[in-house]
Amino acid sequence: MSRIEELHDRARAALDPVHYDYYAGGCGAEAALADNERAFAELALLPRILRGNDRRDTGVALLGDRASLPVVVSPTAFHRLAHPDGERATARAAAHAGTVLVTSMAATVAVAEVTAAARAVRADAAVWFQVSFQPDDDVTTALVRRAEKAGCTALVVTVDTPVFGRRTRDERNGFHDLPPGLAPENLRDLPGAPPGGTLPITMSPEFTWRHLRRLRDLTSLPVVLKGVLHPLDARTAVDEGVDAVWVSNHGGRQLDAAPGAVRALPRVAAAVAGRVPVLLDGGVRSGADVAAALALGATAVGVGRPVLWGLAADGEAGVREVLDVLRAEFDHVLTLCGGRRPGDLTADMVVRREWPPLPTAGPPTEQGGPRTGRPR
Ligand SMILES: Cc1cc2nc3c(=O)[nH]c(=O)nc-3n(C[C@H](O)[C@H](O)[C@H](O)COP(=O)(O)O)c2cc1C
Ligand SMILES: CCCCC(=O)C(=O)O
Repeated sequence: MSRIEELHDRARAALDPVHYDYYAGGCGAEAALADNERAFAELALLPRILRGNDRRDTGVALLGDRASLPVVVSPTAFHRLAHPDGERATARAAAHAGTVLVTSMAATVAVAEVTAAARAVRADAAVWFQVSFQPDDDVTTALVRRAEKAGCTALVVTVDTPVFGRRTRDERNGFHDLPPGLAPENLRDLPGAPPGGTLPITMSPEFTWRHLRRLRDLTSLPVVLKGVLHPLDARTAVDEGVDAVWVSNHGGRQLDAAPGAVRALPRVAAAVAGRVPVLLDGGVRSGADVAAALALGATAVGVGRPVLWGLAADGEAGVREVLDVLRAEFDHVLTLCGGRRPGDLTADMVVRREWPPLPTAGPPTEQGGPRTGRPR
């Protein structure tokens, strides 16, 4: 059992089962959820040899920031369900690891407190803000201004939620509301919110590229579009001036018919053609998964649930452990693959586990199957 699986077990034991299900679950029959990990398990790496790669650097440039490893913390809601320190603990852990935390619009700690927690650890800690368009433009604008004021260095706009996916476990458990004392703190004091209360998060299918353009014009922060699977959307996004494209099926929580995210990566990477960085999340659980995604065209990957498991199991220390494990595993795989830096991992180094097809060209002969090239 990997260390991340151990933390998952400890988190399962520590969490209220309803909250565990909210974190762990997907939509529908959880086919997309399962396919995220399966798609990675189907990949294998062809290492390169004799490359003199004793000196390595796992760091990557991400928009204006630098991450010490090509793994960022994906935006996930409601960290205080996992640990009383909630997003503050996650922020400190990401800052210690020297990587980017994407804090959710649905965080249970306000973005200004999240950035303050991160910067108390490291002055240049990078925190990005995840936002979903809200029907009232003034609400979206207020959220963007809040993120700017808090010192976030990029906006991650999530676009795979025109409606919420049907979360089978949450429906069965009747999980609809945060327990008393917890609230989505970024949604306080917004236009239309009750005094002292929070605005509900609205998902709507009404949004178009026009809303993205409006957001682009509203801010000078880099804009990352999260939840892209179709290569034509990736190309449009780049044409519309986004600063990065984030391949994701939302951790298998939206469209159950969606493929495992890494299956969509090669075509998106081809459509983007290096014009902007590509990120990917969904099912990344090991350093080998990180390496495969990078080889297939991602600049960095995100992890969602593993961070929640670390947080629920052991607070800040648990999240640090998850990121440390991924760093160590990634560096180990990079070494074995002959790489010095993440960019040395290239698409020719990734094959399917069932590759190559067995040599069946031509009919069998009395000497056996087709020639293998083995000296006789
Ligand atoms: C409990 C939970 C909450 C999430 N909340 C958000 C969110 O608020 N905003 C968002 O863009 N994505 C959200 N996501 C999706 C994650 O950003 C990410 O795409 C996904 O978790 C990646 O898959 P992984 O969990 O297999 O790493 C959430 C995912 C989970 C599991
Ligand atoms: C209202 C919170 C949004 C969280 C989310 O995106 C998810 O649970 O997948």
